[in-house]
Amino acid sequence: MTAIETTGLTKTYGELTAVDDLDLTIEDGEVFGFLGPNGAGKSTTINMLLDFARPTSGSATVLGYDAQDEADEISPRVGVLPEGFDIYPRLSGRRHIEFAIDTKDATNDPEAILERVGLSVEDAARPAGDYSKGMRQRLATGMALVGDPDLLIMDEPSSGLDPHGIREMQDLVRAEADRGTTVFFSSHILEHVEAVCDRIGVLNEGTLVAVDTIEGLRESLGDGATMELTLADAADGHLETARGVAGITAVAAAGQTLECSIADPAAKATIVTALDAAGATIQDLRIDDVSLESLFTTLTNGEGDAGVQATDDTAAPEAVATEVDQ
Ligand SMILES: Nc1ncnc2c1ncn2[C@@H]1O[C@H](COP(=O)(O)OP(=O)(O)OP(=O)(O)O)[C@@H](O)[C@H]1O
Repeated sequence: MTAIETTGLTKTYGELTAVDDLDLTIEDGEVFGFLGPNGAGKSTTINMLLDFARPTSGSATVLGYDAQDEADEISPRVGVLPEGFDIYPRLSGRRHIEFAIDTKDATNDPEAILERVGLSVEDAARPAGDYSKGMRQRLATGMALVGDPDLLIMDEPSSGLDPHGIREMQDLVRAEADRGTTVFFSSHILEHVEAVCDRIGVLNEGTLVAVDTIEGLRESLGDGATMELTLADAADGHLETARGVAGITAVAAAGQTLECSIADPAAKATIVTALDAAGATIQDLRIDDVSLESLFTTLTNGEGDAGVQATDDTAAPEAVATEVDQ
């Protein structure tokens, strides 16, 4: 079964096309990264999947149910971590989890959920209004996990988390995936997507510009890693050997240096073995992988720059779950 399938999904706001003719298929059990710069249409897409916003045209199914006509079947099976989640300041963290358990008619143990998201018993007893941004994010994640959803939709899940919290979040996503949960992970922070996702889709100005694995994207852009090998003797004597290695697309020799463009990651080891067998002595080697940032910038015509961040931003909350536009 496909976890999410959209067909020609489109949403316009007046003159603006927020999501344009989106065809996307996400298989059961995948961790799918939905990547795009600010304003690309990620939240709008999520809102349509959850029936918080109605498409202008096109359709979507979630867990096999029509996102508009069968939304009541979808909501108990989906856990949502909205961007800019609103807490109830006077309620304790634990009460939030209990509230989610009651609302979903679930049977989870609140302690177990709190432990999974790294909130201690003491913290869980405090009013959530006193929580740091990262703690609120953990709490929101805990609420999303209530009911052991088949699909977890996370909108900018690492927002507000410190590097340690981000690693924990990534571990949590992997643990959910190991349980068989499909994870739809929306982010404009590239490193976070790369670290956990099986495949990514890149959205730019409402249009899906690429869907692939990160490796696949690197290859399809024809711009894989480069490898620079420093040899003990003149490099041009080893040009032919290097050119004969499968997965190497171009080789240049300058002095003692061979510079190879690598399309297949396996070629990195093969060329070392091949040169060694041909009698070359390798003194040094350097590999430069194409950064995901440069891929993202290529795919989004440079607009990715605004969203390329090594750290989280503090964009104004958009309260996906509370936005109603039908
Ligand atoms: N309710 C609305 N009314 C009018 N325009 C909207 C509405 N919701 C979203 N938009 C516009 O649609 C476009 C896509 O917005 P969306 O929030 O889906 O982007 P996003 O990719 O989630 O961005 P971010 O990473 O900043 O959260 C933006 O230009 C936004 O201003």
